[in-house]
Amino acid sequence: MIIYTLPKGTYSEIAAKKFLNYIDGNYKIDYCNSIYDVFEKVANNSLGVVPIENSIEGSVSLTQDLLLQFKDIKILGELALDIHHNLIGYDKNKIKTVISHPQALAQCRNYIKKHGWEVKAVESTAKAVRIVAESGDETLGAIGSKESAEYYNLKILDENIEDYKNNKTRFILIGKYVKFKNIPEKYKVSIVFELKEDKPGALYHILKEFAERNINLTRIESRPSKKRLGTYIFYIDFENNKENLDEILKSLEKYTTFIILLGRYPVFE
Ligand SMILES: O=C(O)C(=O)Cc1ccccc1
Repeated sequence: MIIYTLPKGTYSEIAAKKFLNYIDGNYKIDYCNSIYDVFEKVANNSLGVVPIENSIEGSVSLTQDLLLQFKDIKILGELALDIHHNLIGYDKNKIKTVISHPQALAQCRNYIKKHGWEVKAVESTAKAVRIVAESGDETLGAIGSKESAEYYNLKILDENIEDYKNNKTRFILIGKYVKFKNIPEKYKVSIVFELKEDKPGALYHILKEFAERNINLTRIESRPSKKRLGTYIFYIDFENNKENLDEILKSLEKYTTFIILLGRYPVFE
C-alpha cells in the first residue's frame, strides 16, 4: 500500500514519515511533483500527506480548494511540524535568485528582501534544491530542509532563515480510510459551507450553534466561492471529542446552501 507525498527532502515527506509511525499496515512512501498530483493519486485507495496551514503564512489555499474538489477524499489525521528553513546552494555572495515553494518564500520574505534577491516559485522545496543541484548555477539558491540539502549533496549556506521563530506547519493525512495503531484523545472536525443568505447576522447564526454547545473553534476562514466577486464559502475546524457530530451538522443545515464534512480525525503530536 502506498502513501503519496511531495518529493524526497520536502517537509511533507518528513510529515509522511511521522504519520507512518501511527498507521497500522504496510505502507511505502511514493512521490508526486505537486499537491494536486497527490490528490489525484489518492483517488484510488491509497493515502496522501499534504500541507494545509502554516502558523505564519496561513492556509495553503491550493489544499483547501482541492479538499472541496475531490469530494471522496477525507482528512484522516493531522500533525504539526516545526519548520526551519535553510539557504542551500554554492556561495551565498554569488546568489541572485532564490527558488522555493511559495510558502517557504513567504516564510522567509524579510530575509530574502534584506539580501535583495529575486524569487522564483516552484511546486516544492525539494524541486528547488534539485534545480540548483542540476544546473550547477552559482547564482541560484534554494530554500528547503536540511534533508533536501543532504539528498542533493549541496551546502547549507544559512540556517534557520525563517522570519519568525515559531514557524509551524500543519500537515494532513488524506484518503478514504486508514487504521491507526494508537489513537490520541484529541479529535478535530473540518467542515466547509456556503451561507444561504447574504444578510446581517448570517454567520452569527452558525457561530451561535457552536457557542451554545460550548464547542471550541480552532480555525475559521473564508475563501472566494469562485461564483461571483464578493461571495464566499467558509472553512471551520472545531474540537470534537464527543459523538454528537450529526446533530451539530444538522443544526447548521438550515443556514447553508451546502455543508461538506471534510473529515473527523485525530490530532497527533
Ligand atoms: O515543499 C515542501 O517541502 C512542502 O512540503 C511544502 C511546504 C513548504 C514550506 C513549508 C511547509 C511545507
